[in-house]
Amino acid sequence: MTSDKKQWDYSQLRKYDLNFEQIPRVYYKDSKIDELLALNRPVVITGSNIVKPACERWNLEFLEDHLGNSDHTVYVSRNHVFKYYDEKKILSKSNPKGVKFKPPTRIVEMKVYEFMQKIRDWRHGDDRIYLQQSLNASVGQAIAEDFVRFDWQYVNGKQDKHNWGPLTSNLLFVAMEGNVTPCHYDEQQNFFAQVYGYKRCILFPPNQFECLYPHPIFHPHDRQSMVDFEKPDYNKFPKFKQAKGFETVLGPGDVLYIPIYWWHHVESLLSGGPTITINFWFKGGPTNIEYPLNDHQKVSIMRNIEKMLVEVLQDPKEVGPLLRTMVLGRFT
Ligand SMILES: CC1(C)c2ccccc2-c2ccc(C[C@@H](CC(=O)O)C(=O)C(=O)O)cc21
Ligand SMILES: [Zn+2]
Repeated sequence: MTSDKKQWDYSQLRKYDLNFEQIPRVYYKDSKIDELLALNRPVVITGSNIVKPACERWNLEFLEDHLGNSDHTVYVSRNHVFKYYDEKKILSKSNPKGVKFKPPTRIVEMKVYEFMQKIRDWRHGDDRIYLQQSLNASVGQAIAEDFVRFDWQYVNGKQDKHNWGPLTSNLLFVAMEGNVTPCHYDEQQNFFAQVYGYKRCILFPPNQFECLYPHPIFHPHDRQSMVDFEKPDYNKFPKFKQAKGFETVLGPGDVLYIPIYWWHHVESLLSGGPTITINFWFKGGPTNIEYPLNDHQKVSIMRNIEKMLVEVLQDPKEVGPLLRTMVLGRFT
């Protein structure tokens, strides 16, 4: 029985100008889990064996010894924010002038011992790093053995019961304390399994789209919120004040279900040490259109309209004016 004494305190959470409801924590055998998964509602699944073999022995030293000797993708940032960007969109045809985009992070391929050394030697003001590695054939034997002993029966059971699509990847993430992955949504179902250290996750439902102001689709930061949570520009993003979110702090063994299209902001706790997470991304299931449309289907429809308009107008700067002409004063 793990001590229910909290292993962290509020001073380790970054402060934002928003209040959040708690995401429910439910024991993995409880049927409430399936009720929430069926509704595409987030839930923290507790007490499961989903990644238990990893929780029992993975830490930075173990990964250094067993992650294998291939190069690993490491993101480097001048600050604590790791904002994802799609480099294919930097100079894509739908962005002909290649509007000058300054990538906020850069990618460095490095060996695991280099990564670990940089974490050990890190001093305030140094660049921060974030390792992302697919759990595939390149990992060492010990990690492969642990991986096959994950509770796949439980995971596959949920995938089948809730008609999720195929598992597309299991990614391993090693972050430094204080690293932040800013608010974005993915187009996949996600079992976000915390293995080591503590991560705070803030989630918003897809219907908060107008409070979170996503970048235009052709922008490299497609699917990411334009709002800087630490310094929101309320003139540009007035509705951000009304955003209604949910939060939780995950510890080793906790698995957070992040429903497809749900916004999420993730931070490794301040002075909480490095964190290790494994995610399980599944394609969304068959979206049989049933009415009334659910919120993520509306996001998907808006994305398709935006893509079509960029395609047909060619110049992305034409999209805004055409949409304003079409709706302002007409659709009240
Ligand atoms: C920040 C980083 C390393 C990154 C840099 C550049 C391109 C992509 C990504 C990327 C994608 C996913 C994650 C894991 C997680 C967030 C978290 O745990 O920090 C998350 O969002 C999810 O599981 O959906 C983290 C990253
Ligand atoms: Zn994500």
